[in-house]
Amino acid sequence: MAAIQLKVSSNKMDNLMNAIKKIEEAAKAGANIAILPESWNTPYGTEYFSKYAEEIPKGMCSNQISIAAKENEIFVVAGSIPEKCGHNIYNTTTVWNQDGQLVAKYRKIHLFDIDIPGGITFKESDTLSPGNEFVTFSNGIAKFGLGICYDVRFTELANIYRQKGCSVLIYPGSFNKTTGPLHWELLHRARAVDTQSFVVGVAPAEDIEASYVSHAHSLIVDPMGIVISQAGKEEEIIYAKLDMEIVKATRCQIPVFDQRRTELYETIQKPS
Ligand SMILES: O=C(O)CCC(=O)C(=O)O
Repeated sequence: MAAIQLKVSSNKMDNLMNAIKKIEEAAKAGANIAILPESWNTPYGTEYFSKYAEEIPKGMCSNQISIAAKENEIFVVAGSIPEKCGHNIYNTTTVWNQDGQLVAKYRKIHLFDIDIPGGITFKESDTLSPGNEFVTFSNGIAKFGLGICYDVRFTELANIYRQKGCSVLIYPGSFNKTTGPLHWELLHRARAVDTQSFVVGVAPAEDIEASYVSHAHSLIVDPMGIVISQAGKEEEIIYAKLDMEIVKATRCQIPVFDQRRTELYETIQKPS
């Protein structure tokens, strides 16, 4: 697996060409699946989303990524781009198989609306609409669950994917300089330990000139919570071989999923 920490500029065509070049590089290095970051065709920011939005799969980015997947015979999880659909814009991930077919489309469920005075204020819901569906896909080796960035904070979503039989959770994301240093690695490791799955976070490279500066540090975490591969701040591809036996062994050795006392949780949650 290759996680592509892409350098994102304000030029959509440059971003697309760069993504295609990196997908080719990942395939040549032997990866069977390549993952792009959140917001890879546009700088991240509510002021950009509508300008860079495209219909899926009609738009140029979908078209070109589909060709890249097919030509390089590689699964591509195409990070996220703003998706235009009627009057709405979504933050959307697409997944393309080795034949260039669209096999999954996930719209970010939990929009990034936070306000940390002196830190960061962001309101995706000013311009984006939330998705309402959990989305999984399989590549013949494992089942994958999809989320985007802020979604990684919600343990419910990750647990639902575990329940659905996923062994790998993928979160294209772009944390910032306030929450990134504190929470980026912690949250991905937490979801890995919660669900006993591989967890992958893929971010744009740091660009200190951008209006929103990505924390970067894309990472791949194993089901025990060990960070098995991590990028720095620059553009970089990180690789890891995901051994599904580790998922099996972790779930067998620490069988928390079977030990849940759901009858108690349900009783406690019920209003009296
Ligand atoms: O949760 C965070 O701190 C950052 C989330 C974010 O940047 C996003 O959802 O795009």
